[in-house]
Amino acid sequence: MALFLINRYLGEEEECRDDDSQSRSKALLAKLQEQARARQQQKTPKGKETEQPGLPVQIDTPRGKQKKTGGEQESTDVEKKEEEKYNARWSRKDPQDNVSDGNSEKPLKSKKRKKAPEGKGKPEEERPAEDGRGKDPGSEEGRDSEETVGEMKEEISEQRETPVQSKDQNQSQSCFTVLGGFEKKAVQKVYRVLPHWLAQPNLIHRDIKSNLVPVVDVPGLCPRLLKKLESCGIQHFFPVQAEVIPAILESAPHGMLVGRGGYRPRDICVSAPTGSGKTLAFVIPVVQMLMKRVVCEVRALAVLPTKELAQQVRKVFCMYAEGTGLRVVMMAGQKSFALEQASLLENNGTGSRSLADIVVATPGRLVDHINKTPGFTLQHLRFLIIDEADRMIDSMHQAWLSHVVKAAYKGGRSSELGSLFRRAEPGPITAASLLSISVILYNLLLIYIHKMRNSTNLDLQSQSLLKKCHTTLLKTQAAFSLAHLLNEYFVPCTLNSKPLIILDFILRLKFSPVLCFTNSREASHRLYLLVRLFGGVQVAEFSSRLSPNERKKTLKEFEQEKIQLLISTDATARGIDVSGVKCVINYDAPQFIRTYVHRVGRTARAGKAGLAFTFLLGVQEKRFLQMLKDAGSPGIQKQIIKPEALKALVPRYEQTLLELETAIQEERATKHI
Ligand SMILES: Nc1ncnc2c1ncn2[C@@H]1O[C@H](COP(=O)(O)OP(=O)(O)OP(=O)(O)O)[C@@H](O)[C@H]1O
Repeated sequence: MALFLINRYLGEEEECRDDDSQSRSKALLAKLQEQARARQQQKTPKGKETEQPGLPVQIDTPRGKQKKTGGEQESTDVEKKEEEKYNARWSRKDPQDNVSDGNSEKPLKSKKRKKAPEGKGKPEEERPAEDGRGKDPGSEEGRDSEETVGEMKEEISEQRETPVQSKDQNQSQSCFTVLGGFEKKAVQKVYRVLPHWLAQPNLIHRDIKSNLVPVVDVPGLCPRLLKKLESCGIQHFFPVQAEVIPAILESAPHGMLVGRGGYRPRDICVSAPTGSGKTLAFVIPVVQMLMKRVVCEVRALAVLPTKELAQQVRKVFCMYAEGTGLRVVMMAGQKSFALEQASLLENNGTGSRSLADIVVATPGRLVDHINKTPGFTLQHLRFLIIDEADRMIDSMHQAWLSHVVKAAYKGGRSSELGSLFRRAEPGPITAASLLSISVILYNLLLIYIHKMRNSTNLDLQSQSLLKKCHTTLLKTQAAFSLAHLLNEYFVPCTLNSKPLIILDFILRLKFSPVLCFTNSREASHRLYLLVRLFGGVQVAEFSSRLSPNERKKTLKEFEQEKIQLLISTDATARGIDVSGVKCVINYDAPQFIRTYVHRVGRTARAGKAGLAFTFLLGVQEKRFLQMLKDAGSPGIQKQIIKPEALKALVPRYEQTLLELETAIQEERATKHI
């Protein structure tokens, strides 16, 4: 029978006295043997007895099914003898054992295991009762010992329940694997390492005016577009355009498939201040690279968060695509779904034909067309432009992106590309990947403001979209990407003085046109009614209360400076390009820095100067200023409006408040009719 050894921790004393360890082991073993024997004795009367008259009693013990002949008295005598022999053999007994006798399992469980080197164990001659060696195997004593050891093994393996030990139970002592040697180590700190393109972005200047680049100095532009730019009055490119346009055109001579050095062309991620000319930065190269296409297919897709923004971008695409044969189609829900479908595809009997080269879309409508317009495919897509990317990817609409990526990489008409050209998701260059020409999908991400001021803030979604090693990040060196010529002020005020201050700005200080932001459409409407009732100011509101057509008309009038004060919700804050906004007023303080940056970004655009005022109640001041400070704002100044300056407006204002209540009640009444 194979031997095994269980080394266990026997208390603190054991640790100190190494030479005592073996005797303790013996003592423990003896104790276990004794307990096993006692248990066996207890079990005996409960065993199944088959008593036949005239024959000796046969007792079936539950475990060992050990047969005993003779009466019970005989059996007790034999056991007594055994006990005497046993006591003689194990004369040294640990005093602790006497204590633990009554409850044999407790000490075992509470004792820790002792580490022992592999193969180390007691010499064989020191373990007389462990394996029953040296005894007659047929004798009662030998069998008893064997059984006792067997029981002990069972008991110990039950208590330990370690798979390694139960597996090794039958292995010889030399093969026994001693567990342990695991030292407690302090967990090492994990440092985040940014990919190179994120850690070392290409910096672009924030100051537009002093960093203009003559259009003719930008390499790679075709004469047709140079002419077009001239006719649109653009002689210089803004810094972001001077960087992005050549970066995209880089692969133009190689037909969009190969970038610099034979690598796949790089994705581009741009983080630049509001009004720095990002739209033109992608419109010009996309138009130039697609203008020589032969077959009309959807090759560029620009996705924007709102209809207004989509409309704005479509306008710029149309302007520069004019005369090239490229078709620009908008899918933003401004027309009915069927009309949009008709502008996207034409049925020519044998199948459908694309009518769009460049699609400008909002996410919701785009997904609808991917799923519900038969024949609409993004399989030929070369440019995916995500404007306002931080908002688009963060937003709840983010599922749209997976639809687009799926449609681009697994287009419905996949066979049409043929075996030579295929689209494979970017990955490592392998022999297999070089077998066919991969149709590249360029990702252009336009991300703004503070989100990128610390590159680590670029969210993972954006990072995974931009195929990390093939990306160029262009960002301004400024910590906080606000327009260079923007002057920021905060105005301490009370709830009552807020409308008076606005009226003062327009009527006395002659600020116009002014874009004023509130935090809700109800607040916008109330302020609009108040200013209208006060009189003397050309005022309009801009919120989801208006229909898309009304909003379009309002923006146009504002742009034409027919409106002095436009009161808006955050609907206009993002991306809307209204040239000539001199002043932005945050009537309600913005909750988030991102909102603030986009609101104030409606002024000081395209290298012009602008003013931004934020009205702050006493309780808001600390938090707001801290928010700007945390975001690394270059500095906001305090502008105090003296009560005397507002005094002249007060009587009319009080009268207006009364009129306002009546107007609101009338409005409510007409709503209910
Ligand atoms: N090279 C240029 N020369 C003169 N004006 C330009 C030039 N490029 C862009 N503009 C004008 O600058 C304004 C702002 O441009 P654009 O809307 O593209 O900025 P943006 O960076 O996209 O702003 P936002 O971040 O707010 O969306 C537009 O009115 C545009 O016509």
